[in-house]
Amino acid sequence: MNADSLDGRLLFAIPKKGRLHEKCLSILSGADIQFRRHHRLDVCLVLNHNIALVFLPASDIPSFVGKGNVDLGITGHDVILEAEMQNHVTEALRLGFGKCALQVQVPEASSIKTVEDLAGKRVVTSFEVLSAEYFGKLDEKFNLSGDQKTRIEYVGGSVEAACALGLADGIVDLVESGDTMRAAGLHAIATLLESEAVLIKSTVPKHPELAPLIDLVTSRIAGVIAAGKYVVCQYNIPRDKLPAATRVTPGRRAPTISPLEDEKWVGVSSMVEKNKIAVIMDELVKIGAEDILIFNLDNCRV
Ligand SMILES: Nc1ncnc2c1ncn2[C@@H]1O[C@H](COP(=O)(O)OP(=O)(O)OP(=O)(O)O)[C@@H](O)[C@H]1O
Ligand SMILES: O=P(O)(O)OC[C@H]1O[C@H](OP(=O)(O)OP(=O)(O)O)[C@H](O)[C@@H]1O
Repeated sequence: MNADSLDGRLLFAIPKKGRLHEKCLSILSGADIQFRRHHRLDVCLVLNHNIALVFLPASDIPSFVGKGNVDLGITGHDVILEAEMQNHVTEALRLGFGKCALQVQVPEASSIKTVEDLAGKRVVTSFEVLSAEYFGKLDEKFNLSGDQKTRIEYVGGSVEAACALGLADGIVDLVESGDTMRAAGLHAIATLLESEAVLIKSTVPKHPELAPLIDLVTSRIAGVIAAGKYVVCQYNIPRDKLPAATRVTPGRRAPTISPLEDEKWVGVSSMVEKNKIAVIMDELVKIGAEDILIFNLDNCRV
């Protein structure tokens, strides 16, 4: 592929590895963005749209998009802030995966119990900008200057090993399940921010003519995300119980109510959030619903 073949194409950055990679591939597939990636090639043309995919480290995507080198990207909210690109990119969609928190952690056995105790000591992290900002404020609060200031040191990975190796008194790292933190004998004493994967576009687009294609991709991805978040709940309910039941399943706009041959009963169909479905079914049964069916969505536009 030469540079000419990218001319006029919307460039869409996708994390090339790590925690967000697989999910991004399933989103592309759900949005019918078709491509064949050749082994080890980080740029590939989309077969059915005027798009080229660029596979990049998640942490590089905010500045590529922010500077307008690529038009669209998926990355973590955390790395946008770390790259100081929040004023250069627009977070078009929250994607609901890659959820984690950036936390200050210290060894369980340490005498350091609060971030105030940690101020002025050694902190190791891959998030040196956010950590410097956070501890900078604490240093100021305690009037720590010169050598007394908290020392922030960057490492590219395996941050959780830093305390055991004697490199740090505390770390700032991402936590999801907490397994890594606990396995390293650490516990969290403060949260800097919560993060999830987001779809971003540049606030200074180099190709304004591609705006309609950006909107199309955004709307397709929104459909894929919504389809993963909702299920359709269908049930039969005696007419006199309908108001109570539809309070439980109000739907996004309103539930669909259909008459049944037995006119004392109606059928109800409604979108509900997947993670609430067990409780909703319990409540519907209590109210008197029968024949409750739950359908997964392959895709949707809502
Ligand atoms: N444990 C986790 N759970 C959920 N999301 C995470 C987790 N760790 C990281 N993320 C999200 O994924 C993004 C990329 O992190 P990841 O550690 O996969 O990056 P990477 O450095 O590109 O990959 P690798 O760690 O394989 O080198 C983070 O910026 C964050 O938004
Ligand atoms: O709370 P948990 O569910 O255990 O997840 C947290 C871990 O996930 C991330 O690292 P990752 O496994 O992506 O590898 P890395 O250390 O190479 O970045 C993060 O840096 C933590 O180490």
